[in-house]
Amino acid sequence: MAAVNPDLQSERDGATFDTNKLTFLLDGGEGMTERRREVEAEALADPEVTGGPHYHFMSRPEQYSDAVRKAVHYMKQAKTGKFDNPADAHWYRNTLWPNEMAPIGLHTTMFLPTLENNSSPEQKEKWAPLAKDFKIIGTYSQTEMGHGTNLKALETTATYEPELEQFILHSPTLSSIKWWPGGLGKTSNFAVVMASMIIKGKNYGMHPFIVQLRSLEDHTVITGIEVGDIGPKFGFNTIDNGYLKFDHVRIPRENLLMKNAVVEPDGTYVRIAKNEKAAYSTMIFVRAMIVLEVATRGLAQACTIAVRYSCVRRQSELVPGGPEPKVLDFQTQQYKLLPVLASCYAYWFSGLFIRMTYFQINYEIQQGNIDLLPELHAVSSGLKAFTSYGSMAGIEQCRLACGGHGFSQASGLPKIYTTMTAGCTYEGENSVLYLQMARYLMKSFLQAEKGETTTNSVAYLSKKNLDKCVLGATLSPDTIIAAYEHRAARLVRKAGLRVNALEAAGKPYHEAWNLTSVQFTKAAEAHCHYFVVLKFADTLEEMEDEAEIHNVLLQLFQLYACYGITNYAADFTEDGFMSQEQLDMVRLRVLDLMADIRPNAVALVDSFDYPDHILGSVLGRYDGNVYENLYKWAKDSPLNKTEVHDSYYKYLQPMITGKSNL
Ligand SMILES: CC/C=C\C/C=C\C/C=C\C/C=C\C/C=C\C/C=C/C(=O)SCCNC(=O)CCNC(=O)[C@H](O)C(C)(C)COP(=O)(O)OP(=O)(O)OC[C@H]1O[C@@H](n2cnc3c(N)ncnc32)[C@H](O)[C@@H]1OP(=O)(O)O
Ligand SMILES: Cc1cc2nc3c(=O)[nH]c(=O)nc-3n(C[C@H](O)[C@H](O)[C@H](O)COP(=O)(O)OP(=O)(O)OC[C@H]3O[C@@H](n4cnc5c(N)ncnc54)[C@H](O)[C@@H]3O)c2cc1C
Repeated sequence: MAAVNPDLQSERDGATFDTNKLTFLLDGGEGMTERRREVEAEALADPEVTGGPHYHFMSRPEQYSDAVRKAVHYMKQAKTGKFDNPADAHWYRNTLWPNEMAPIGLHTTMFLPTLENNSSPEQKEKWAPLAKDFKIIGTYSQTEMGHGTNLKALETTATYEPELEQFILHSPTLSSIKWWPGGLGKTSNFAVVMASMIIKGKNYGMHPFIVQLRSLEDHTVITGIEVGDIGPKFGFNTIDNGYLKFDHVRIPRENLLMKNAVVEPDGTYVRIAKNEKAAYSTMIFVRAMIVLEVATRGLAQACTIAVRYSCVRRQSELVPGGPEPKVLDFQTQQYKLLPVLASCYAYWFSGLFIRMTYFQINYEIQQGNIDLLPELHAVSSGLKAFTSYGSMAGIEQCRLACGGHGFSQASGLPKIYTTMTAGCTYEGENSVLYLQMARYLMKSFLQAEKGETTTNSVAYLSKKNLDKCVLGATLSPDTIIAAYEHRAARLVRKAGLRVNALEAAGKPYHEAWNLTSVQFTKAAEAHCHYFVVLKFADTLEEMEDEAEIHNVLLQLFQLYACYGITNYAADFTEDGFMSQEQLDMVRLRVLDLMADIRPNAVALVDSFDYPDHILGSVLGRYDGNVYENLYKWAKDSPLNKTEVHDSYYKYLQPMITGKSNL
C-alpha cells in the first residue's frame, strides 16, 4: 500500500478517540464490525467483484451488462448458502455494486419480502424457496405511467373469472402501463404485480399477484405481455427500470398472494387482514430501511470524501504570507462540511432506531397485533422523507466543497448524488410522505386538544411544553430536546387550528386540509427534526462509558441541534420562545463547536469505515494520494486511447485542412 499523505496522517495522529471503537458503535457492536469486515475483505479479494471494466468509462448498455455479470456472481455465491445471514448478503452486495442499483436489487429488497409477508403459508412454501434460490428472478411492479402516488387510482385490472378460476390481467389504457419497476425491463422473469382486483364487477382495490413474465427456458416474453427498459435516467443506470403491458393475460386464482385477502373459487372475497392497507406492507419495510441504508450511507460516503479531501487540498492563505493551509482550516469550509457531518451521525442513529423498530413492530403485526401500525407508517414515512432530503442536500454540499474536482466523476460524488437523490422520489415521493405523517399529527393534535394522552413519537403533543426556552451556554440535551419539542408542537398546533378554523368558516375538510398542507409539511418536517434530535440524545444517554467518544458525539449532537436552530431561527423565536440573545448565543456556539470538532474531522469520517472500493473516489482515498491518481484517472479516459481522436478525421480535418484521411 502507498504511503499515506502526511497531511492526512497528521489528522489521524491528532484524533482524540479510537476510530475503531466508534465504528463498533455505528455497526451495532464489535462482532458486527468484524463480520462486516470479513465479508467485505472476501469480496474485495475477488477479481469478479473488483475487476471488470471501469464503471465511468462504460456506455449504459455496458454498465447494465456488467451489472448482470456481477448479479450472476452474487447469485452463485448466495446459492452456496454463505449469506444465510441477511446482513452478510447486504454487505457483499454493497461491495459488489458500490452506489449502484443491482439489476436484481428489487428481487432482494421487495419481491422476496412481498412473497414472504403477503403469501399464505402454502404460497410461501411454494414461492419463497424458488426466489431465495434464484430459480425465479422477480421485481415489484406497482407504479404505472399515470399513477405512482395515488394507489387507489391504479388502472391495471385483475378480473376474476370463476368458471376457469383465473384472473385476467389487463392494461386498459396507455397510462395503465407499469412504469419504473427496477429490474423489470430485461432481467426479471417474474413480478409481483399490484393490480386492482375486480370480482363480479366490484373493484376491491390494489392486491398483489405473482406473475410470470418470461420463459424460464430462453427468457422470451410470455404471450400477452409486452415488457422493456424505460431508457437512460438521471442515475440508476446499471438497473433496467422497466415498463410492462398486459393484454388479457390469464393467471391461476392461486397467484393472488392470499395472506391478507382470499378469493374463493366461486369468487367470494374474504378479507383476513385487520388493516385495509396490509397490502402496502413492503413499502413500509423499504422506507424504514432507506433511512440508514440509502440516505445515511450515501451521506456518510460523501462526507468521507469531502472531509479527507479538505485536509489534503491546500489553497490560499490563512496567515498573510504564510503557507497554504488545508482548506478545512477555513471557517467557511468547516461551516459547509461539519454540520453536514453532524447530520450524518444524527441520521445514522435514527436509522438504527427505525430499523430495529420496524422489525419489532412487524413481528407484532405478523402475530395479528396492528396497534402500532399507524405509528410505524407515520414514523417510517416521515424519516424517509426527512433523511433522504437532508442527505441529498448534504451530498451536494460536499460536492461543492470539493471545488472543481468535485464536479469530476473522479470524485465519486456525482454518482453518490444521483443514486441517493432517487430516494427522495421512489418508495413514496417526499411531500406525499410528509403529508402521511401530517395526517397522523393532525389526529394526535385532535386527541391532545381533547385532553387525551398521546404516546410514542407524538407523546410531546399532550405534554405541557415550556413557554420559554431555557437553553443556556451548557447546551444540555434536555433543554435542546425541549426547544425542538416546543417548535414541533407549536407548528403542529398552528396547522391543526387552521384546519379547524377553515372548517368552522365553512370549508369542507378536504379543502381546509389542502389549504393547510404547506404548513403541515413544515410541521411534519419539524416533528422529524425533533425526533432525530431525540434519538441522537437517546444514543448519548445509552452509551456505555467511552468518555472520548461520548465527548465527540456530544459535540456533534450539539452542533446538529444548534445548526438546526440557526437554520430555522424563525420557528424558534417568532412566538417569543427563544430570545434574540439565546439565538445569538446558539449562532456563536455553532462556530465554537466547529472549532472543537475540527481536529477529529478525519477520524469521524474514518469511523464510517468505507473501503476505497466502495467510495469509488480519487479525492476521498484513504491514503490521500489525490493528485497522482487524478492524473492516472485522466490518462485512463477512453478519449485518450489514441493521440488523435476519430472525430478529428470525421469533422475537424475536413474543416481545417479541406481534406479528409477517412
Ligand atoms: C441489513 C439490511 C438488509 C437489507 C436492506 C434492505 C433494503 C435496502 C434498502 C433500500 C432499498 C433501496 C433501493 C430500492 C430502490 C428503488 C425501489 C423503489 C421501489 C418503489 O418505488 S415501489 C413503489 C412505491 N410507491 C409508493 O410508495 C406509493 C406512494 N403512495 C402511497 O403509499 C399511498 O397511495 C398513499 C400516498 C399513502 C395514500 O394511500 P391511499 O390513498 O390508499 O390512502 P389514504 O390517503 O386514503 O389513507 C388511508 C389510511 O391508510 C393509511 N396508510 C397509508 N399507507 C399506509 C401504509 N403503508 N401502511 C399503513 N397505513 C397506511 C393512511 O395513513 C390513512 O390512515 P388514516 O385514515 O389517516 O388513519
Ligand atoms: C429510481 C426510481 C426507481 C423506482 N422503482 C420502482 C419500483 O421498483 N417499483 C415501482 O412500482 N415503482 C418504482 N418507482 C416509482 C416511484 O415509486 C414513484 O415514482 C413515486 O412513488 C412517485 O410517484 P409519481 O411518480 O406518481 O409522482 P407524482 O405523484 O406524479 O408526483 C409529482 C408531484 O406531485 C405531487 N403530488 C402527488 N400527489 C400529491 C398529493 N396527494 N398531495 C400533494 N402533492 C402531491 C408530488 O409531491 C410531486 O411533487 C421508482 C421511481 C424511481 C424514480
